[in-house]
Amino acid sequence: MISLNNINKYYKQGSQQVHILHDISLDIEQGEFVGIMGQSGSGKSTLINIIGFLDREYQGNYIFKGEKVSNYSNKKLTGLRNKNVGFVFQNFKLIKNLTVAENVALPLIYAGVKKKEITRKITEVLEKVGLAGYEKSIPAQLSGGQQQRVSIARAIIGNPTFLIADEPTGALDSKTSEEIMNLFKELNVVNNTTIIIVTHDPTVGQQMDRLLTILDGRLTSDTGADNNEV
Ligand SMILES: Nc1ncnc2c1ncn2[C@@H]1O[C@H](COP(=O)(O)OP(=O)(O)OP(=O)(O)O)[C@@H](O)[C@H]1O
Repeated sequence: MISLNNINKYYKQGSQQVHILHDISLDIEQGEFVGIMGQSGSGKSTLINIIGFLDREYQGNYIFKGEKVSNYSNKKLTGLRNKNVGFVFQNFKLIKNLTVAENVALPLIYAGVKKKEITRKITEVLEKVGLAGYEKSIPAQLSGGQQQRVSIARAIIGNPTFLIADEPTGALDSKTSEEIMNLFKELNVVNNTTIIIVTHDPTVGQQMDRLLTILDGRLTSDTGADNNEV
């Protein structure tokens, strides 16, 4: 489904070009549960920005569902992202003065979905993340774990093809992290949602079916499902 072929990424720092990602090639299939680990500055965010159609300034080929997307315009890439990717962040990124229902509804409002359908979907996804009945709460009334559940509900409400979660347990205690990981596992197993999680936490990493390790912008190991070392 996701196929990266010899991806190289450079950033300009002053007058210098810095080589950040080196020849990254990898495939992720529908339904996979993949972790990405690596030290700070190794290139994880840079890589997921490319996978999640946020960045188009790179060299190499990105084939998504059989279509070459590496030469897409900004506009086409935005359309592709809105339709296919759900994002979950370490600090939840909820809008403080909106209710849970309003936060969760945002992607559908942007997509122009009808109000009745939005209300139905809100109930459905809040149930899925274990927050049925919390429609009218505001984020500040919720615990960190509950806020992360709201952000997961917002990420899945548009039925994305895959989820990208960047350090989703980074702001949570270990018990709450475990609960959030269980929710991701359930979404993966029950709904066959493809999930890509960036993490520093080995406890999270070891729960993934497949684990990619990045070191200095290079993919140094790819273990799990078929236990292939790169
Ligand atoms: N916009 C940018 N301009 C210039 N250099 C950048 C930019 N973004 C990231 N970098 C550099 O690219 C390298 C990789 O950064 P990246 O954020 O991808 O690492 P990371 O593995 O996600 O780190 P962390 O775990 O700390 O989030 C770093 O050396 C960083 O300084």
